[in-house]
Amino acid sequence: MRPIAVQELFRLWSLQAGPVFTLQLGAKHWVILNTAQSVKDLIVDRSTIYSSRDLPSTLVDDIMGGVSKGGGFAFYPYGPEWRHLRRIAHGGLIKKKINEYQPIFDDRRNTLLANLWNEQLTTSTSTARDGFSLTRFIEHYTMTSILAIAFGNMCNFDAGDPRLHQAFSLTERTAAIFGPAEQMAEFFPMLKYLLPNRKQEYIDVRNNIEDFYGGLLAEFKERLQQDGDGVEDCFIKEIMQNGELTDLQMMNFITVFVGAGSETTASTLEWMIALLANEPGVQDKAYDEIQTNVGPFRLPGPEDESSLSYLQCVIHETLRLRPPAPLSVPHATSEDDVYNHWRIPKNTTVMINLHAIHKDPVRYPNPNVFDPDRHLDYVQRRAPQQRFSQTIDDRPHLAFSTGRRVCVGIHLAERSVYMAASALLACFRFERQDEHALIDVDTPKDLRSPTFAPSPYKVKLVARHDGVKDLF
Ligand code: HEM
Repeated sequence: MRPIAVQELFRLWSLQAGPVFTLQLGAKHWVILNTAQSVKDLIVDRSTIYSSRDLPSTLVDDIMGGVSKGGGFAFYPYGPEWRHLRRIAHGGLIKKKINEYQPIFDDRRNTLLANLWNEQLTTSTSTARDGFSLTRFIEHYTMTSILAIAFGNMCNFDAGDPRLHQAFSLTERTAAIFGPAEQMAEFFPMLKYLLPNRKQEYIDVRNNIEDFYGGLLAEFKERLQQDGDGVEDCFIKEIMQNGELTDLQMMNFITVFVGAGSETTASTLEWMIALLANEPGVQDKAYDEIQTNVGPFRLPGPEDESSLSYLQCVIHETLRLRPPAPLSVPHATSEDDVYNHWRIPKNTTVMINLHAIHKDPVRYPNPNVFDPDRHLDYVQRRAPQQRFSQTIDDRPHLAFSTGRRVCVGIHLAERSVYMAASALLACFRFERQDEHALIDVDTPKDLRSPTFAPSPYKVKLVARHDGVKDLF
């Protein structure tokens, strides 16, 4: 039997047990929400009760410094510490700020294109013939964009720099802690004594966070002390000048900020290219739209987004079909509650099965088909009026979740994905290694991981026209 991801298992169970079901896992009580209606009823309409977290203490205390002293707010329960840190994150991620960051996206996007150009079109014939993996180039784009927003222009990493890859894998290793293996020990506390002791792995993650993010912060602080006015404006400068966070808080905060933003955005782009390489017709339609509305002599910018409806649909459809966090981040109840006659006690873990919601055939007919056109009505008619709405029926998908814990980086993520996607499609056609074999878009890189990235794949890049190299 083929192993399946836990979100798909939950979806299949929901078809038998009903849209909301509970799991009693040893000492832990889980409720799984598999429909948009139940998410609206609980996560949105009863958000004061359903917006907490109850995650393993390894993550909250050992790695993220503890609720009262640390800064890893994504994993903290609902309360004043979370609210304080979330407010600071929100301040750096509101729409107005994203426009201020635009020069960073322009620069990072050009570097991404130049790196791909060099890899495919000016290196060995075998690269041109066999194609190559985009992973390290896309990771470089997402990670260095966010690092530049946080630290200004001091973080100069080449694509493939092992330190960048290490920082990327830190996010995966941190996320794995709320994946199945660690949670089992939480379900059955006895197992903590019986299972192999993973303490060394956590100490290692903690040390790596201190080396990478702690090192960047120390370097930044030194620059600020030496020449405060000479250091360009950036998010960390603002936080330091406001003096609201301790060094420990800042280190955890930036780990969460960069980690949450880089891996999710990178896997969205990787899924998108894989899906488009499998659907050349969709890819050509997106390219034609760019040619018609932007032309061949410049790259699309944010001002073109509203005229690139089909591209917006491609991005929405990628996030619907392959949400990077298919079970969101587990919520928890902060009080006892009753829903449809069921008692849901305080400290129940509440899983939002975004994957199941995105596969609902009533909301999305033929849900397994990659069909960007299904979002056209939203993009052309509804979105302009509902730009800032986060409610469920106003959004084409729930990949960013909803309610009080909705992804705080949503505007940054949307801009980052749009900038890369529009540029990549304006410059290149992405072709499969073997035109007779589809890229595997069904098997994720790691079935056990709470994040959802594609298995490694290679594609060939073909320049769309002779003037491509002059665009970046
Ligand atoms: C395509 C890209 C992204 C996707 C799909 C995504 C998705 C999500 C999801 C599903 C959650 C959990 C929400 C919940 O608990 O219900 C979340 C939380 C979060 N995201 Fe994102 N995210 C993305 C990009 C970003 C970016 C760019 C940043 C910031 C730079 C970011 C920062 C965060 C933070 C800090 C949280 C925790 C919020 C909290 O607990 O209050 N994310 N995101």
